[in-house]
Amino acid sequence: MSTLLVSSPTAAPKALQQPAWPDAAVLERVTERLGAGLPLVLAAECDTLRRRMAAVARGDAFVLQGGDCAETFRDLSLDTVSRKMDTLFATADELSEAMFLPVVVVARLAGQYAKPRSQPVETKDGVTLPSYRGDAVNGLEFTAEARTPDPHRMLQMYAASGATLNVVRSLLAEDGGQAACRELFVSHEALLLDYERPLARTDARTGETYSGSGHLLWAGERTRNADDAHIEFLSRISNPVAVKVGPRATPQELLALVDRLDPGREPGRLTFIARMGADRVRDALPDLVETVAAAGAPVAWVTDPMHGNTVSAPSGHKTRHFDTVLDEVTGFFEVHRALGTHPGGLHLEMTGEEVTECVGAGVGLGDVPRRYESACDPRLNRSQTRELGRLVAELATPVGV
Ligand SMILES: O=C[C@H](O)[C@H](O)COP(=O)(O)O
Ligand SMILES: C=C(OP(=O)(O)O)C(=O)O
Ligand SMILES: [Mn+2]
Repeated sequence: MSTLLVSSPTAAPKALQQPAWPDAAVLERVTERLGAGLPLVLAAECDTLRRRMAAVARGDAFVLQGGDCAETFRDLSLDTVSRKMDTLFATADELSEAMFLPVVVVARLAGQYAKPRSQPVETKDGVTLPSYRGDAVNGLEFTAEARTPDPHRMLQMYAASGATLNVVRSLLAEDGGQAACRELFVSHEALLLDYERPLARTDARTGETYSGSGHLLWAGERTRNADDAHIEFLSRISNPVAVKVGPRATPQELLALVDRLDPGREPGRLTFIARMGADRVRDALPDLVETVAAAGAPVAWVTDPMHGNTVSAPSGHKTRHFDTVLDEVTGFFEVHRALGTHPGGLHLEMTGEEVTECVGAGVGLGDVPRRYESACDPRLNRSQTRELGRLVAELATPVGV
């Protein structure tokens, strides 16, 4: 008889950042319905993205990944989706022209409805309630009713994601009728395991398991432990996957992730999204990139210059400064240039709307409360995204051109 239950190979791995659903029977009915639903994306599309990401990993392409921090049911409309797509495509075109490389466009869209939080509860005027964890879990409004996790919201997320993809596919087909055929893939953080697990399906062509919830899924900085449930879930699907990497990550942790997620060392399977902070990227990133390269792991490296650079505005809103965001991207390019590795992409929290959530490039600190619509982190608006695209294009233009 073993008393070492903690290290038992059958023990369920730890799942961090999961909601405390109040009713197990309701949860079960919802997950059954999700399991019986159609997949939102096809395995063959995920394979196509894996090939595109393989080109990124080899240095033959660049990826632009972007969208809301948290999609919301309230803000979902034909206009918001189409303006987000327009902004991403216009930015991608500019980057592509400057870099002489194809740019793969991967939106944070059609599934970005669950959020990890620093604190499990929020207190206002002496009242403490569960933190908002994304529209897939609870409501943003600060009332006990809204903040109580409700599994039915996962069905709403599934419906909203399916409807979003329907519009995306129609817009692409319409655009393709007049211009060059566009490709757009969708991605989100695979955080909410009660949503992700039922939507993972066996592909009849290959017998492999794929997530049917999005083309590319990533594990966040808070849930990336190689032995925990989120990485275990990603290890079981054949989609291209990514992991966010913050400044406290160690080379050993990244090697463990490579072993777990890309044991076959296949370019296109695994992407690391570095979100170091502008003040850390130049000292924290080189060791990680070098160690991974020395181990022969063909990962793609992408910069997320948003999540390490969040500060408080005088109004109390979370904000980010455009110049700091640009500084982190610049540092990311410097590090890769010095090591002779490929700066493979840019991951942004952005929107096609002219919100005033991030400061700089036309938005003053005092403007922040004027049009702050994000349910979680501050996004670059359309103009700021285009401006950043122009500046990164300059930065990325090959020397001598
Ligand atoms: O992307 C989201 C945020 O960075 C994450 O949810 C943490 O935010 P918080 O510190 O406000 O909880
Ligand atoms: C929570 C997020 O990022 P990270 O895991 O890098 O903090 C996010 O991308 O919204
Ligand atoms: Mn965010």
